[in-house]
Amino acid sequence: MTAIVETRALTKRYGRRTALADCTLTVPAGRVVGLVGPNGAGKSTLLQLACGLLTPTSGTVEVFGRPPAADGAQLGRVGFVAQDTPTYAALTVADHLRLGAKLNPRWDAALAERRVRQLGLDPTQRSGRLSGGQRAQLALTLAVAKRPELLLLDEPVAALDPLARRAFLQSLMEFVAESESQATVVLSSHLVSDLERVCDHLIVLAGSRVQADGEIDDLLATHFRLTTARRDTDTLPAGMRVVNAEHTERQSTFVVRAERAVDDPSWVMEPLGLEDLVLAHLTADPRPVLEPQR
Ligand SMILES: Nc1ncnc2c1ncn2[C@@H]1O[C@H](COP(=O)(O)OP(=O)(O)OP(=O)(O)O)[C@@H](O)[C@H]1O
Repeated sequence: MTAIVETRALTKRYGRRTALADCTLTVPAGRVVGLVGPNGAGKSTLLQLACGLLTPTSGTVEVFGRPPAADGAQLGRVGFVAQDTPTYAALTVADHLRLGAKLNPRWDAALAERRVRQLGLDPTQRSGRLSGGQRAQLALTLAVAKRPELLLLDEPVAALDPLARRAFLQSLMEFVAESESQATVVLSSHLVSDLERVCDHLIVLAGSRVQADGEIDDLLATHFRLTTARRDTDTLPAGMRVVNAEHTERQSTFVVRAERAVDDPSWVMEPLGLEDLVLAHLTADPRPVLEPQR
């Protein structure tokens, strides 16, 4: 497995506030990776460290085996769309494409123009006059026309209505499908449903820490909801790692990580959907429940 982004014990602090703590993970080549977590979890911090806009307080981050933004060539391989999908309000759509062509050696003018046509954007319109959804699409167009091998998108669909959201994610998938050597995408969102539609790998961040990290199919195959007569967490069989536990007077419900389901007539063990899996990790003990997969 080729690692496109690799972090080791990556930590970022602002004064006494920890934005990201002890983050060790790998983004494999050619995957669409969802980065999910609540407000303040550290998603933007991780993405900005990966594109070199922030420097770590401690630990390391490498992109294509080198420090991020090491030089112009390295920068050219990475596309980044920040959370507020920044564009230049006074410049027109066409101006943005001209600027993109001037600044990026691998600029794909045909792709940029085709996308603008398909999206129905008026090339003469100033970006300050575009709707939020159109601006997000313009920012994505600029990022993909760079022909990046790694595309980092910070909550790109946060401000979009459901239709614009779907259109945006659709164009993202088209970019991935069209890229010559399959591009790697990391995309953050609060919404698991969006991520489930397009991602094959997931990173769950909460409280500045990685709570879960892996291929979505593997995560789904190894997480279960276990319902039994009330029992203590430490009486569960070895090999089951409890992510989250809830108890009523008579019943206990656990979300566990285990290699396989266990057939025991005294309990019910069922697979989890992705949304429930993520929620279980978000409401878990603040210490990391799972070691990141290496
Ligand atoms: N420039 C900064 N100065 C001080 N604290 C910061 C700064 N940037 C981020 N933080 C803090 O770091 C933590 C992580 O912030 P970050 O923006 O990475 O989270 P996030 O998961 O992207 O959140 P959101 O979903 O709300 O965008 C938060 O507690 C935030 O207040």
